[in-house]
Amino acid sequence: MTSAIVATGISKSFGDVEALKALELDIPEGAFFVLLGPSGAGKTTTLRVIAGLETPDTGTVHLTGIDATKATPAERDLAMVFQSYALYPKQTAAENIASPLRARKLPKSEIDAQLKRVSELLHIEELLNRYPTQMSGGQMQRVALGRALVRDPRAFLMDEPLTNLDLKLRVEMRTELTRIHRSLGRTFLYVTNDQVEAMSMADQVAVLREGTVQQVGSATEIYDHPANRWVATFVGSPRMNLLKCTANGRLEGDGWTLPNPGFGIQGERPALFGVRSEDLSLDVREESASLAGKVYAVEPLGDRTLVDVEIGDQRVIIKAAPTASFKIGEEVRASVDLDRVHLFDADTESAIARA
Ligand SMILES: Nc1ncnc2c1ncn2[C@@H]1O[C@H](COP(=O)(O)OP(=O)(O)OP(=O)(O)O)[C@@H](O)[C@H]1O
Repeated sequence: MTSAIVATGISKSFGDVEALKALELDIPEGAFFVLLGPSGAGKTTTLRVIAGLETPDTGTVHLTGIDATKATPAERDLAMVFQSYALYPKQTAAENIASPLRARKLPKSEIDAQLKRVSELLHIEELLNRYPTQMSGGQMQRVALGRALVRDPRAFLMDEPLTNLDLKLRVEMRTELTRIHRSLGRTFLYVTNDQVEAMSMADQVAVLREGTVQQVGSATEIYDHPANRWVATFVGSPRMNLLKCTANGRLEGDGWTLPNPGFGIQGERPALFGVRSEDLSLDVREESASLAGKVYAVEPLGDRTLVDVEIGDQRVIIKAAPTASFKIGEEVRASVDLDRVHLFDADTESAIARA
């Protein structure tokens, strides 16, 4: 498959701050590719380097196979959408959207045709004559997107474009964006620190931490097979449970023992046992592998109840049915779905593969 964007060995420092450290990215043509990471991970810097707004200290950027490291932003032919809408206040939605086309001095018929295409795509036909002050945040956001979409660039770079919206609009816009991506067939590089947003829209996610890529994969791959402890606990809510253990033929922790479900261990080594709260169950069937503990806290959340259970000197969170009723201090057993558990090396924190 052709790559739309390849970043190789990108480093970038601002004074003492190393924002990017030998960053590597390979974004396939036509992908909805999400850069996910916490605040300060280097997401915006990565976009700016790719867009040509920032010069990397080392490394190269290739766009559809061509070295663009020294190209100007205009030569790169990428459209950027920012978190702030940055609409011209004295222009209507239609004028805002058409501004890149007017700048290129396209004939009016062409501008009208583009405007029609984009406003249909974004469902904003009825907003075209309104000024920014007459629109909601979500409407302005769509107009700002429209202004990027009329350009038909090589790829779209989007930096947290939904951050200012309320939850309902965000959810709506996620659906819209995936629909638009599909209908345009263009490469989207999308930055967010919101894992739900990343998971719901991306074909591929790159998880970024302190200027380096930790893992690249589909949302499911990253959720089900996190490459290391950091990714495992960054992705997923509640966080993945981690219990210290000694691993060999069995996994032994403080007050618990489970069979080793096939992790490749030579000899005996300290490790971290990881299990997501939905892969533990308080409906224990007799023969299943289980952990014994004591209820520490119960948090009913409407659609589910989170039960916090003390196991030895550590705690785990277990997802239970909304109707579940447990008393604090109650002795419980949690069965473990051994097909879905994880093991991380205690020193390197990398995931240990199954043999
Ligand atoms: N122009 C700059 N001058 C100095 N430091 C900067 C500059 N731009 C970014 N940084 C620093 O580089 C690091 C990465 O910043 P960046 O904005 O890329 O992170 P981010 O992942 O986009 O974060 P956020 O989600 O908060 O926007 C941060 O420590 C930031 O403070």
